[in-house]
Amino acid sequence: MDPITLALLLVFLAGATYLLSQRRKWVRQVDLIPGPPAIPILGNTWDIMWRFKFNQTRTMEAWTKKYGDVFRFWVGCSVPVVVLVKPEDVEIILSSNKHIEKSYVYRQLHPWIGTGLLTSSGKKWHTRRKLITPTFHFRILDQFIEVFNRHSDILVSRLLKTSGTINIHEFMTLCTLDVICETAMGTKVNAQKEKDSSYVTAIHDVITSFHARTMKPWLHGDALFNVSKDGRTFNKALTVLHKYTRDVVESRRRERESNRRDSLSATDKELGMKKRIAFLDQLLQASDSSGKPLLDDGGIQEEVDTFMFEGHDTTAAGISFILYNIAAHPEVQDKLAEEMDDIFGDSSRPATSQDLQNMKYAERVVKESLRLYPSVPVFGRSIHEDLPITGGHVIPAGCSVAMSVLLMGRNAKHWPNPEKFDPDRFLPENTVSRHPYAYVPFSAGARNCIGQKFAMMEMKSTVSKVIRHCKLSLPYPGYKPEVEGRAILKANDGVLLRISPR
Ligand code: HEM
Repeated sequence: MDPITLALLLVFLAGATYLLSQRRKWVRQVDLIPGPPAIPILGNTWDIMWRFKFNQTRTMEAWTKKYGDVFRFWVGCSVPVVVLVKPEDVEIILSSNKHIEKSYVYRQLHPWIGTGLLTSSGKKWHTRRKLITPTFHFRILDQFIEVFNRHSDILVSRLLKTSGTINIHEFMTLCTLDVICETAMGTKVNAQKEKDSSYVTAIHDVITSFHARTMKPWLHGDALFNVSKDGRTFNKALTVLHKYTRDVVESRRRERESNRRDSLSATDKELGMKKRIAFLDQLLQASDSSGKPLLDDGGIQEEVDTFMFEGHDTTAAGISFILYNIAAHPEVQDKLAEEMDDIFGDSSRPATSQDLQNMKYAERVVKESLRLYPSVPVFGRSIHEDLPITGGHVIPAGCSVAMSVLLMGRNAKHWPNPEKFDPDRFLPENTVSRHPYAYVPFSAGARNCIGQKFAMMEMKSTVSKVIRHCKLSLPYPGYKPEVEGRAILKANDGVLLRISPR
């Protein structure tokens, strides 16, 4: 071997040995955090797939019972995930402006929502957050109450036509889809009336195949996913969704430009019509001091797609579990009906913004349901520098962190008798001594849910409409849906209910 080749080989071997020893050191540091023993190559993916039959919630419950409020597991052999269930640790992450980058799993959303508000980081996220925050001003939200009312009227009439046991989640998905299309894009897809339209089918297919992917670790990489059945369904449906939002954004921009030219269109003037402003209109409206648009059509489309994902599957799950909890607790249902009587009497008038504010008990019911059934059961961050947390643990740089709102909400240390559904946990006097990060279904800090107020209004409005017209009961005594914590909380066999007129 000539001396140059030998020297190169020695440099290579020295480099490889150094990297290997660094990696070993890092793995040892990660493994100082308690957690299930990992096997070569598959890590703990094996446990999730075979022992727990892909049920993330059951897996996390079993591991937190065994290893405590901080534990780690390995996805394959290279991705360590540290799960945090202690409010004090969750506070360290959420209250910091440093740890705002989302973890690797959010990359699976990129083909759909790109790097919009939910998935972006750094300067892009800061700029977008500043730009989009005014979009959720309460005056803007108030104009959506009419939309909530109109679509929940359709929901109630569909519910009253049912007999026997129904899966309420299917009804709620269509209702919240109608709401988000109208509020985010200003379009009507009539999902509740035409559930087989190409757009509604595409939303269903994208969400179903996205959830299927999150549960199958071997599909996390793009190469295998794109050739799999789930991947092909996802990509085909995505083409329909992207074309729809692209067309809406373009046509809305053209409409605005032509309206600007004509100042106010004759028909609007004649009718004296006050048009409702969708989120999309506000994004189109956003411009700098010289009148230059702050977002191009691609940027606007990312944000509209983000609202479409984050703004309807979450509320559909939220309302479904709220209605289940009401059905399971007749005393709660009676109290809610009383509150509605106090507010509306015999009138069938639609709810106003003031009515929603007066629904104090309904608000507690919504909050308590989100404690036990948070729509977003877990959210994640990437950690880029060693991070000390409580109990003397250090999360090494390079780990992903998963904050489990679901496990925190069911932790007896913070919620005595945690299985009990008790809306009065949220009476002001009962919340004062609770750790502020023990209840964060909408996350907290810089990256909290921008749609929180919208979601609370929609959930209260829809639940109150259902309670004013329907009586809810369980399919059989003691029924409890088995939850599965995917990106959005689901029940394995749906959320089953029976409906009768009130
Ligand atoms: C029950 C309903 C909802 C729940 C429980 C919920 C929960 C959450 C949570 C936990 C996050 C943080 C996720 C993370 O850190 O990865 C989040 C972020 C977000 N949510 Fe919601 N959400 C709901 C409804 C909505 C609605 C209706 C919209 C829009 C209309 C919305 C828009 C967003 C956006 C854009 C973000 C990203 C914010 C950012 O990173 O700056 N959400 N949501």
